[in-house]
Amino acid sequence: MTTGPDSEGTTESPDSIKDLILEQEKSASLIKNRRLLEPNEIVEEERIVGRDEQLMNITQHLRVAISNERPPNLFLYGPSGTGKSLIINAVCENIFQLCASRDIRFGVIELNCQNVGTLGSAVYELIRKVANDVGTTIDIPEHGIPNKKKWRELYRLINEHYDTVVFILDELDMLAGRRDIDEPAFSRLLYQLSRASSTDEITTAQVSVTAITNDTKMMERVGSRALSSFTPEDVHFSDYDANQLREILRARKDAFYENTLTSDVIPLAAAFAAQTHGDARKAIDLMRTSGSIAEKAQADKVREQHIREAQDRVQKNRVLEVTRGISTQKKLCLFATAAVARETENSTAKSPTGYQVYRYLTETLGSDQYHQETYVNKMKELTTYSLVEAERRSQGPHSGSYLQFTFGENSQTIIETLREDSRFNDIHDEELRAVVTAQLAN
Ligand SMILES: Nc1ncnc2c1ncn2[C@@H]1O[C@H](COP(=O)(O)OP(=O)(O)OP(=O)(O)O)[C@@H](O)[C@H]1O
Repeated sequence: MTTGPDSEGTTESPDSIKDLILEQEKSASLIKNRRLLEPNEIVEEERIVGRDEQLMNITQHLRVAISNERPPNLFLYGPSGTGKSLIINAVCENIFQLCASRDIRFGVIELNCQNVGTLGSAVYELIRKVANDVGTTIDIPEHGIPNKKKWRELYRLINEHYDTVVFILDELDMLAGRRDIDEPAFSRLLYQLSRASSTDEITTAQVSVTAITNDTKMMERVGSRALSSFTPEDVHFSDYDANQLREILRARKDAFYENTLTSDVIPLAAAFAAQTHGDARKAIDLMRTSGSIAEKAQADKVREQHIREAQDRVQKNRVLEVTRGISTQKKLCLFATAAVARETENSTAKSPTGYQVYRYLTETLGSDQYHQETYVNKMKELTTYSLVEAERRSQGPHSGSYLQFTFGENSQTIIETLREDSRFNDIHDEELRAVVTAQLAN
């Protein structure tokens, strides 16, 4: 950037970075309260919509803490962005305030297990969070000591500082731990914590554990001893429909200045988000992105076109995030399957057709070519990113079965994103479409 006026003395382009910042501030006239559009914001009660049943259920279970009794363990499950963290945190915050008014020392310790590698690290993280919450120091080192000592330190801290403590273990299924140990680390963590909760020989403080996951089958992988001490109350969070998402967005309308949203903006964002998994985070994300797009374009209002642009950008980002880290073979499988889904009415692809297109791609690009079974396995692995879902279908009594892949994101967007990898340059779209159409006609 050049500083100082240009030779003509015009003021068209900003003279300095400071000017640029001030100019941008002036054009940022649409979003008033960015906090309300943050993806993980714990919003005020009045803005929580459509989760009455879960709210009622969780309060019912946890409220005994205000009478200084131990609350039961909870298991909250359901897809991403359906309010699990929001609701448990909102309830705990209120219980915390009521306990404080009754001189009950109530603690809430939340751990997201996504980036925690082993059981030892998870326990140490919990110690760190407790120490931070109560404002004390930790007496043991992080590394080079057995887990037993870490547990002892955790129990010491909670016994000293709490009457009741709720451990919220978010994305618990992600804590897999070391591969050479049969029982997954999350199961061992659950065992230890819930054992502490069920016997006062270990802890004098009352311990309650809330496990949160998107994986409905997580409990099947919990070992038998953990299962018998954890015994949680289940609370299910289902997808939001477009109406609920609309209400959630309306309750945050004041994130924008008055009269800066055209009437079609919220319904469209809600409809887009409902199309995939009914994810409130996604709906909110769309509002924030469209607001930024409109501000950048110096528009006086956020309009339908901005939401559409935001949807495109959000989708691309999400696909990019997933596809950036996957192997070339997986990219080929995904590309082939998306190319089939793009040509079908319901955006689905059958595994035998996908495999034929995969063969065409590998032949054209001179890449290694695997058997259909490997193609199917790679596609199944891709379902964990929730870009695509797989369902086994039967072709009739004598013809065996196949997998049907359904895309959560637009298949054209997936292809465009994969094409950013220059290895796909030799695939010509017209020829690809012709190959797919021929396969579909078979
Ligand atoms: N019922 C609701 N009312 C208002 N806002 C909501 C509601 N449900 C979710 N949100 C908002 O959506 C975002 C995601 O919610 P939350 O983090 O609770 O989802 P989650 O189910 O825990 O998702 P994940 O499994 O991905 O962690 C947050 O910004 C939250 O404020």
